Order: sequence, then C-alpha cells, then structure tokens
Amino acid sequence: MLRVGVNGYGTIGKRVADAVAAQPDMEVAGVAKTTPNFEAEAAHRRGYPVHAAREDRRDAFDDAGVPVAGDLDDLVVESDIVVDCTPAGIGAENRAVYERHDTPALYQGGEDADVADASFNARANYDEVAASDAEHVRVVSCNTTGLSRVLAPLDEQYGVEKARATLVRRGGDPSQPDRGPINDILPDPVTVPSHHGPDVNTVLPDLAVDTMGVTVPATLMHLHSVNVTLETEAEAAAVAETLTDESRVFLVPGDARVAGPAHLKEYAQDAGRPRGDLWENCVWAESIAVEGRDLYFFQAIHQESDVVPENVDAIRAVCTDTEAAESVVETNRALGVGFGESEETRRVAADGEGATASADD
Ligand SMILES: NC(=O)C1=CN([C@@H]2O[C@H](COP(=O)(O)OP(=O)(O)OC[C@H]3O[C@@H](n4cnc5c(N)ncnc54)[C@H](O)[C@@H]3O)[C@@H](O)[C@H]2O)C=CC1
Ligand SMILES: O=C(OP(=O)(O)O)[C@H](O)COP(=O)(O)O
Repeated sequence: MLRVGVNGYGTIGKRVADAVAAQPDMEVAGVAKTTPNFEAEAAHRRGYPVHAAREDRRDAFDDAGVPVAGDLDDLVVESDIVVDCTPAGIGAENRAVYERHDTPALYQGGEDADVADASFNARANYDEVAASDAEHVRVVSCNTTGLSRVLAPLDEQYGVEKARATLVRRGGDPSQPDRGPINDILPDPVTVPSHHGPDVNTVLPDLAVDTMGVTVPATLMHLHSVNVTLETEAEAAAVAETLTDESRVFLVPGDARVAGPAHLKEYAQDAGRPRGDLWENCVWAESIAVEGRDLYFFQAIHQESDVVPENVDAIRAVCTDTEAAESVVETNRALGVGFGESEETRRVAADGEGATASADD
C-alpha cells in the first residue's frame, strides 16, 4: 500500500485525498492544513489524520476541537509521497521540506514548471516521467491538462501542424467569493501567448500550439474554443471517433441538449458524481467541424476535478513500475471516470450527422 500525504486541503487537495482513498493500492497517510475551518472538520470526519501545516497554528486546531495528528514534518515522514496542493507559489517553498526527508512530491499547475524535475499529464508523457528518476513532478494545470488530453491523440492520429486555442477562463471556483471579475470580460493575460501553450510544451515538447486567455464572471468551468490545423485531412466523424476512444474525453451528445457548463454540472450531479465533478474533458460532439485540414471544436473543462485522476496516475508513475495504460484504467475504474459511450455519440461518429458542419457554416 502506498501511503500518500496531502499537503493543502482545499479545492484540489480534498479531491485528491478522496481519489487516493478510492484506489486499491493507496491510502491517505494524512492531510495538512493551515486553518481549522470547515474543510479541516470534514477531513477529520472522513477519517484523514489532520496535521497542522504550520506549528504556530497548532493551538488554533486545539481551540477549534479538530484533533491534530502531528505537524507537516510528521506527515512527510509517514508518507511514501506527498501531493502538494497548497496555493500557487507555496509548493515551491515546500520542496525543501520534502527534500529534507527524501520524500518524493507532486506539485500542482499553479507552480512554475521549474518547481519540479518534470511536468506530467498521463496522456502526454506518463512513460517518460516513469522512466526518468524524477521524484519531484508537477501535474500541469486544469487548462493545460484539458488541452494535452485532446492534442496528444490528434497529433498521434493526424499530426498537428499548429494548434490554436482561446481559453474562456472561469473567474474563480464556486467556493471563492473574493474572486472576479463580477461584471467584465478580461483579456487574461492581455499578452499573447498565455502561459498555457508553453505549458503544454512541458509535456508535449514538439507540439506547435498558441493560446489566448479571457476571464469571465463564471465559476463552473472553463470553456475552450479550439482550432487545430492537422497535417492530414480528416472527416469530422473520424475526429469524433478518435476523441470518443479517449477515456478522459466525454463527447457530449447533441440529443442531451447540453447548452453549457451549468447543464454539464447538472448532468454530473444527476449521475451521482461526488461534488458534481467532471473528470473528463467535455467536447460538444456537434461542435466538431473540419474544413480542409482545419479542425474546430468547443470543450468545457471542470477546473476543480480534471487534474485529480492525473495526480493519481502521477503517484504511480513516480512510485511504482505500473505502466501508463494499467494505471489509467485502474484510476478510472476506482473513481468512475467515463460516462460510457452513448448511442448518439456512436451514431454521430459513424455517420457524421451533427458533426459535419463546415467551419463556414
Ligand atoms: N482550483 C483550481 O481550479 C485548480 C487549481 N490548481 C492548482 O492547485 C493548487 C491548489 O489550488 P486550490 O486547491 O484551488 O487552492 P485552495 O485555495 O482551494 O486550497 C489550498 C489549500 O491549502 C491551504 N494552505 C494555504 N497555505 C498553506 C500552507 N502553507 N501549507 C499547507 N496548506 C496551506 C489552504 O488553507 C487551502 O486549504 C494551486 O497550485 C492551483 O493553481 C490546479 C488546477 C485547478
Ligand atoms: O489554478 C487555477 O486557476 P487560478 O490560478 O485562476 O485559481 C486553474 O488551474 C486554472 O489555471 P490556469 O488557467 O493557469 O490553467
């Protein structure tokens, strides 16, 4: 059993802890948190040993009645690997703690790439990371994960001459009332490219990709408008088939009448998903259009959860000899990733109906 510590128990950390607990080959050694708030109480109720991430906050946990199992050093010592899910920039400060105990660690996409020896996305470079000696590995951000999951198979199947994506970024997570904008549409960043294209190149180094970002007053999901110039011509139906074959891509069928992220979140909740999570890229089947070698589609990315299965796979890549496909299947099975192939999706892929609109339409 791999003992996994989770440092930082917020949006990503709580999901990673639950995902680890669901794996047959892993257990949660404990979680570390700075503040004894409702999330710390929830961690305790779930049976995760709660550690005070900062020694000077320990009394606050005692005062709040949240039992403290130890400090961060204790957690690192008890863990075979730590998944650092602290806010952007804190992970880089924590690397010295993990190194002091010779404990491997994962970091999140808010950190700069140089926080780690390698960046990771299971679909893009699991094998390279597993074959390397990297013990400090960064799982790329939610948006970069979403782009890598579709660009890797498109590059393998058709070749990617150039990918371009405009990312409509959610302003903050639903639990972040202090984020914005409230009533604006912000080029974010205003400079081009946004960091996402270069970030894709940390896991797919040879892929030509440029990205632009816009932040909007929404919290549910990001939405990507993707244009890929392929190296070979392809039918829209064939591209739909290629994406259907990806276990972490959900081809949203037209007859589901999913208008946007609000419907997708409702879809996930109706399916009984924990926290209404959507671990998969959600690609609108009807949006897939090809004009010559130019491919277009829309996808929605659930920022709170798409990196969660990637973290689980990264744990195996760093700590075990498990092969990529085996890990992905195991992670998917334990979490319940995949909505299954719908008849409608199969039909769209087979006869191109709804997926044949040209870019000029
Ligand atoms: N929320 C999102 O949409 C996504 C976030 N990420 C990345 O994941 C990382 C974590 O982000 P979130 O979970 O959204 O942040 P968050 O703010 O929801 O959670 C961070 C947690 O760490 C705790 N914390 C703060 N300082 C700490 C410290 N010194 N030691 C231990 N814990 C500390 C906070 O109390 C909080 O519980 C960031 O690098 C972020 O960029 C990646 C993909 C998506
Ligand atoms: O941490 C995240 O967003 P945030 O920094 O806006 O909270 C998400 O991973 C999205 O990040 P990205 O837009 O840099 O891919």
